[in-house]
Amino acid sequence: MPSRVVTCSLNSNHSKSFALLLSSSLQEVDHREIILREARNKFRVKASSVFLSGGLTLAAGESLPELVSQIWVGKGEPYCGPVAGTQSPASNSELHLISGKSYLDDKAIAQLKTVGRLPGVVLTVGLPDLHPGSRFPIGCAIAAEGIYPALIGSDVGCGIALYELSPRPKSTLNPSKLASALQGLDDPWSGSVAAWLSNYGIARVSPFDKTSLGTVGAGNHFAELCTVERIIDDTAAAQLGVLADGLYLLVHTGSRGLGGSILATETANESNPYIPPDSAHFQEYLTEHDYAVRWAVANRDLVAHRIKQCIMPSVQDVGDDAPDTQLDLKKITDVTHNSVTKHPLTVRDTTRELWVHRKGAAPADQGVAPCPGSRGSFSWLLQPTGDGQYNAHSLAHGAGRRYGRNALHTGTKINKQNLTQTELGSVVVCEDPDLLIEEQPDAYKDVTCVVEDMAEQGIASGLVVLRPLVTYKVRKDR
Ligand SMILES: Nc1nc2c(ncn2[C@@H]2O[C@H](COP(=O)(O)O)[C@@H](O)[C@H]2O)c(=O)[nH]1
Ligand SMILES: [Mn+2]
Repeated sequence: MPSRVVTCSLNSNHSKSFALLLSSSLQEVDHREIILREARNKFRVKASSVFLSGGLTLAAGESLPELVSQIWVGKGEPYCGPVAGTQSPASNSELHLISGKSYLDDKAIAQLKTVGRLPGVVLTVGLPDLHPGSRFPIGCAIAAEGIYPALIGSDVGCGIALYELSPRPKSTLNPSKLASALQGLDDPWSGSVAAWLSNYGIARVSPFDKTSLGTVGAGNHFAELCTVERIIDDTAAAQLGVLADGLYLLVHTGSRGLGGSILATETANESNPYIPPDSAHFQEYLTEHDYAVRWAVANRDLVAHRIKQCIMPSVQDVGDDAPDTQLDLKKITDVTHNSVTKHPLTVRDTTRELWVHRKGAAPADQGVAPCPGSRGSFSWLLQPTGDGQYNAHSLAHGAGRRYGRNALHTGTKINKQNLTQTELGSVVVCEDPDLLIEEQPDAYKDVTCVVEDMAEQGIASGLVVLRPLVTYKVRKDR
C-alpha cells in the first residue's frame, strides 16, 4: 500500500522541519509514537506533543487523520502554529512516493510537494532516485492538465540508449586500450548533420547542429562500454537481443543547447509559466518539445556511431561500409527521461488524459528501460510491470544523486588515479578535474536499492545487469 508524506515542524521554531514518510501498514497505526520518535531523532529535542493545525493535539494511540499533511511537534509548551484557516491552501494533488530502501532527501520531497500545489497539477510521483534539483526535484513524474515547460528542465529529450557494439568480440576486451581509442569525440562531427538529422524527420536547422550533434556533452552525461554481468530473465534478454558475451554501449545525453534555448524562450517573461491545454501556444510548444526530443535521439545515435568508428578496429568487427549518414549499429532500446507526454490516469476515482512531465524519469510504457547506477557500479535493464497508474507510467531513470556537486569538493587532496579507475576495474575518461570529483561513484545512491524498491512496489523488474568497462565523459577541460 502507498505511504504518505507529512511535513513535521518544530512548534517553537517553524524554520526547522522535515518530511516524514508514514507507512500505511496496519502494524504502524500509533502515528503519535512514530512522529515523536522521528522528531526526537531529527530535532534532537524531548518531543512530547503533536499538534494539528489550529492547536488540536494528537492523543496517544491515535492515527493521523487522512487529509492532514502538516503537523507541529512540541516539548510541552503551548501550540505556536498557525491559527486555523490561515495556512496556505492545501494541495489538491496526490503525492505518491515510491521508496523503501533508497535514501530520499527531505528537500526533494519538499520540492515535490511544492510542485503538487501548482494549479492544474493532479498527481506527483517521487521515484526512488528522487533528489533535489536547483528549483524542481529530479527523479519524478508530474501529471497535470496542461504543461509547465520548466518542470521538464533545460535538457529536453535527455535520455539513455543501449546499443550492441559486438555480439561476440573477437579480441580480449582491454579497458585501457578501448579508452585510448576514444578520441575526437568532443570535436564537432565532420559528416553531414543535415543528412543525419533527416533520418529523424528533422529538416530544420539550429545553431547546435554543427557544433554539438554527436557529442556527449560532459556534465552528468556519459557514454559507457559495458559487458553483461548477469542475465536475470533469459527469455526476455534473448528477445531483446542481449547476449551474455556481447559488448554493449550505453549513451546518456540529450539535446545539448537546443532544449535550453527552447526553455529560455518559454521562460523569458516568467520563471515557471503554465500552458493550459486550450491555449493557442500549446501546440506551438509541443512542436518545439518534440523537435528537441527527436534531436536528442539523433544525438545519442550519432555518439554511438562515432564510438563504434573509434573502437571497431580494437574488436576486429570491421567490414561494414554503410554510408556515414545513418546509424550502422543495432539499437536495443532508447528511452527519453526529460519530456512531457499524454497518458490516461485515474486519480481520486476520476480518469482523464493528463500531461505527464518527466524530469529524470523513464517512461514505463515503452518497453525495456536502462537504469544506470554510476561509472563505478552496475547498471540495469528494467522491464516495466503493473498498470502504470500509481507511478504515472514512469520509472526511476538511474540511481539518482545522493550528494550535491558542491558537497563533493571537500578540499582534501584527491588522488586522480583513484577516480579514473573504478572498483569494478573499469576506466574513466574524464579530463575535467572538477567533473571527475563531482561524478564520482559515491555521489550516487545505490542503484540496487532503487531497482529493489521498484520491484517491491510492482512497477518494474530487473532483466539484465551490465558491468562498466570504459566510461567516457570528456577529453577537453571545461
Ligand atoms: N553507468 C553510469 N551511470 C551513471 C554515470 N553517471 C551518472 N550515472 C547515472 O545516470 C543517471 C542519469 O541521471 P541524470 O539526472 O543526470 O539524467 C544518474 O542518476 C546516475 O544514476 C556513469 O558515468 N555511468
Ligand atoms: Mn539525463
